Amino acid sequence: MTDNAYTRPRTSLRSRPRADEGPEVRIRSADEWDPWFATLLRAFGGTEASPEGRQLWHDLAEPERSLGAYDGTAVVGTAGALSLRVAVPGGSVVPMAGVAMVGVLPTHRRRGLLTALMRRLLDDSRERGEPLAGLTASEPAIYGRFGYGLATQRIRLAVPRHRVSLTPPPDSGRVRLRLVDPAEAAAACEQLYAARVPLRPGMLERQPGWERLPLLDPLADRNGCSPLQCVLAEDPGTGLLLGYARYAVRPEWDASGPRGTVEVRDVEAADPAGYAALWSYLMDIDLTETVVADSRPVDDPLLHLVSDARRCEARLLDGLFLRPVDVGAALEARRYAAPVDVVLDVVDAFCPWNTGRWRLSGDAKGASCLRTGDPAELALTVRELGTAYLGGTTLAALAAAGRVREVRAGALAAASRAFTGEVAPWLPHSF
Ligand SMILES: CC(=O)SCCNC(=O)CCNC(=O)[C@H](O)C(C)(C)COP(=O)(O)OP(=O)(O)OC[C@H]1O[C@@H](n2cnc3c(N)ncnc32)[C@H](O)[C@@H]1OP(=O)(O)O
Repeated sequence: MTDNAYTRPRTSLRSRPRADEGPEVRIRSADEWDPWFATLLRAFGGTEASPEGRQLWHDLAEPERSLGAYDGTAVVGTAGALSLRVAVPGGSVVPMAGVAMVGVLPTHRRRGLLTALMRRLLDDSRERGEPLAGLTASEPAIYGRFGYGLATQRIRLAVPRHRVSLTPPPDSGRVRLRLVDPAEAAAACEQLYAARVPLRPGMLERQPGWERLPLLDPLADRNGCSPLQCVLAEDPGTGLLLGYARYAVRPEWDASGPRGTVEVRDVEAADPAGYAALWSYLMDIDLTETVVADSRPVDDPLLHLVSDARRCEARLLDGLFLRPVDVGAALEARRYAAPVDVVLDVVDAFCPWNTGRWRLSGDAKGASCLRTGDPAELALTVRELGTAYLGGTTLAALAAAGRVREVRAGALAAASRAFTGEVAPWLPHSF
């Protein structure tokens, strides 16, 4: 990447990329939402957002973290950061700049505007003391250059329910299922979700207002589906909530009969019985043929409940792209599956304050990561650190691809073991 006024670390609060020409990148004012959002929609092809979706993103976008690239008075580029908190290995929940709403008008592409917006967002994130920045990508090829590595993956499932059976644990038969209004059950579902977050790296602690996201169900976006439905799994004795599933049904008929689809939005459960009971329910809805779930963890227990995982058409997709904004703080924020003591030689071309040697010492109880003059033991870029950070991809796998270099024999296996986790990291939804 070439070093120019767009990419150089920012020194003042306002940044005009070039004195002679080029749009100015600045924080949008609260009353500039309409043209700002219109530019974002246009960058994505120009289709309208539903009024409900528009209102939700208006409310979630943080004006002081929303940037515009202005050509005169016209907004030609957009990007925003959301103040999120992400679960990391060990169960802590760590501040993360959630980079979102990125778009540059077709008239202004490939002139470095995205680069200028990224520069500004990461400088700002550093000033705020956030250890991490993360995003979900329209196209994965865009963000590696800015130091983001693929930290979580998800699978999309399309289960032909008549050809796949479930073998639930015996106690799931006694779970009580109850259809409820999704809005009325939302508070109880959110409570269960909150308890799940620290258990799986990559999940986001719901910030105020974000509880509206899983309920968003505009008529304009239903595309032939029913309104969102919610089923609760409860303990029949105590009434305790064991889990919930939210889904919609898309009815379809042809000459041979009903061929509907169950479109699953989310399924969360506190125990295996509740989880199996919910999936048994979803796979037993009359007049449907297929159960589709767009985002499940790669180690979803469902894969071990079904009679034939091959028929579930699991497709591996990308989830959260992550980059340490501050390598030391990020590596200290998580815990390690095995004791580790390693000197990492890190290159970070976009955020050069991270470049250099770091000694990481840690275990399941805590970690320190400090600058050192000691000789390097593993060499990698910040992108590989982002990829391995949540434990979804091993350092050994990255080394096999030539992306991590072992400088001291033995360092790779030990560090790789320490970085892995018991559960696959997963980001349930994009943002
Ligand atoms: C987190 C999110 O919100 S994801 C959503 C991203 N937005 C979209 O996909 C909407 C449609 N696309 C766009 O608006 C624009 O094309 C953007 C935002 C992707 C890129 O904006 P630009 O201002 O053209 O990017 P910029 O000129 O800074 O390019 C920086 C580098 O990224 C590369 N790049 C830009 N877009 C892409 C792409 N889609 N795929 C691969 N590389 C890309 C450029 O070639 C350039 O490479 P270089 O540094 O080697 O020269």
